[in-house]
Amino acid sequence: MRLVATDLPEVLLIEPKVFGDERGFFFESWNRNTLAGLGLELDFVQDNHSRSARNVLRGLHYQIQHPQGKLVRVIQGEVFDVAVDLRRSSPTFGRWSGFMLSAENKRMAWIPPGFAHGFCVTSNYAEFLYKTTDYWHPEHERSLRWDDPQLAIPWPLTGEPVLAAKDQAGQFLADAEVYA
Ligand SMILES: Cc1cn([C@H]2C[C@H](O)[C@@H](COP(=O)(O)OP(=O)(O)O[C@H]3O[C@H](C)C(=O)[C@H](O)[C@H]3O)O2)c(=O)[nH]c1=O
Repeated sequence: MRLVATDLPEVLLIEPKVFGDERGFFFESWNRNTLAGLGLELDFVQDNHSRSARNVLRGLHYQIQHPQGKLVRVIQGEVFDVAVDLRRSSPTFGRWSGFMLSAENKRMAWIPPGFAHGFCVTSNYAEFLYKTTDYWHPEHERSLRWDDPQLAIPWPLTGEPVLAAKDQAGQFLADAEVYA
């Protein structure tokens, strides 16, 4: 596994070592010791799996209590994945980083607690897997507006985004509850 920096110091891309042969490929998508050896001591309590069609945009989500760290990857299709720093004390507060994750590039992203997370689908369909460091607490879930002009995220959509009601009613950063 190799770490790749993003525009936000704590948000990291992880490139697994892929073993290919005449049968196909194999790679370890998570190994606690390997990542700890790279400085990422991670323990997860939940595994999630979602499937979305093109232009579906899920996010930008975070839990104001029980913030979740997320190790995310795509096993079918492609997404533009985004993390937004919501830690008011951080020098990168309010900044975002975006990257393409796909079944083809096999890249994973580590998004620490303290960040909002979302993605839009840039293939016909995408299957999205992610591990979280804390449990889902719907009562603490918040949604940051995907189209907040203060963030100005250039989502690579080919049409209107397909959004859940909660994401149509997301909060602007200026009004959102954020972390200390
Ligand atoms: C997140 C979650 C949801 N659910 C149930 C609740 C709903 O009945 C259904 C769909 O949930 P939701 O619309 O919140 O799913 P997403 O919009 O994909 O939410 C996720 O989207 C972005 C990308 C994230 O990073 C978060 O992990 C998460 O908020 O699954 C559960 O049972 N457990 C869970 O952990």
